[in-house]
Amino acid sequence: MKIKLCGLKRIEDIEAVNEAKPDYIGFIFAKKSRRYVSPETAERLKQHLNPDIEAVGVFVNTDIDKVIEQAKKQVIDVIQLHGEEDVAYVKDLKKAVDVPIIKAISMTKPDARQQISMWEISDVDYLLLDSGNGGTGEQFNYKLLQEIGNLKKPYFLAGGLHPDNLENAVQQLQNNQPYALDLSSGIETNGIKDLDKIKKAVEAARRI
Ligand SMILES: O=C(O)c1ccccc1NCC(=O)[C@H](O)[C@H](O)COP(=O)(O)O
Repeated sequence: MKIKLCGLKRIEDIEAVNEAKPDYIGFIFAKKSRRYVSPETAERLKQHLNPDIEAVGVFVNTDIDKVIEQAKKQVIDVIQLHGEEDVAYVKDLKKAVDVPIIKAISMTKPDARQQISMWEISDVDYLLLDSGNGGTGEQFNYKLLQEIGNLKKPYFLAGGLHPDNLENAVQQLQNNQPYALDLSSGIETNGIKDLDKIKKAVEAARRI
């Protein structure tokens, strides 16, 4: 199974993923996050990233021109929208840049089912189903996802995943398999990305 490792900040994090070889890594461009990286830092980190690994830029209600700029400069290969961006915003992004777009949906909100139905028929390429605010290490209840069954778009499963619970998480979703697994807190120790956990996570995903 494919895997995305999110919230990389340091050159050591890039060296770790170059060794472990996940499919995607994520740069957080949300200033309120403790994992925030400036566009300049992201550009520098991207230069050291193995080109086989795709860099995802994570944005929360960001001015669309700033998102477009990062994509055009090829600092990022994929856009992840993690705020209250609407369908019109995505349409405008699609017109401006030819990169895949992931839309995050909070599965703990009362309108999660409606959000999935809405984004399933939108211009986004992937959904990312997460527990809440992003990067909090909390897993959500998979009951709704099991009830919905097959989604019309491939999705990233996120929220509270770590190397030792990936297999169990995917087993619970046999009627609706994720396209990729997304981890952040679960590959950290004391808030810093941890090479051993990164390697274990990639190995665990590859066994699924
Ligand atoms: O990671 C953050 O700090 C973050 C902040 C604001 C918006 C999104 C954020 N993360 C997005 C991700 O894709 C995380 O990997 C995902 O939420 C899973 O996080 P975790 O539960 O810690 O594994």
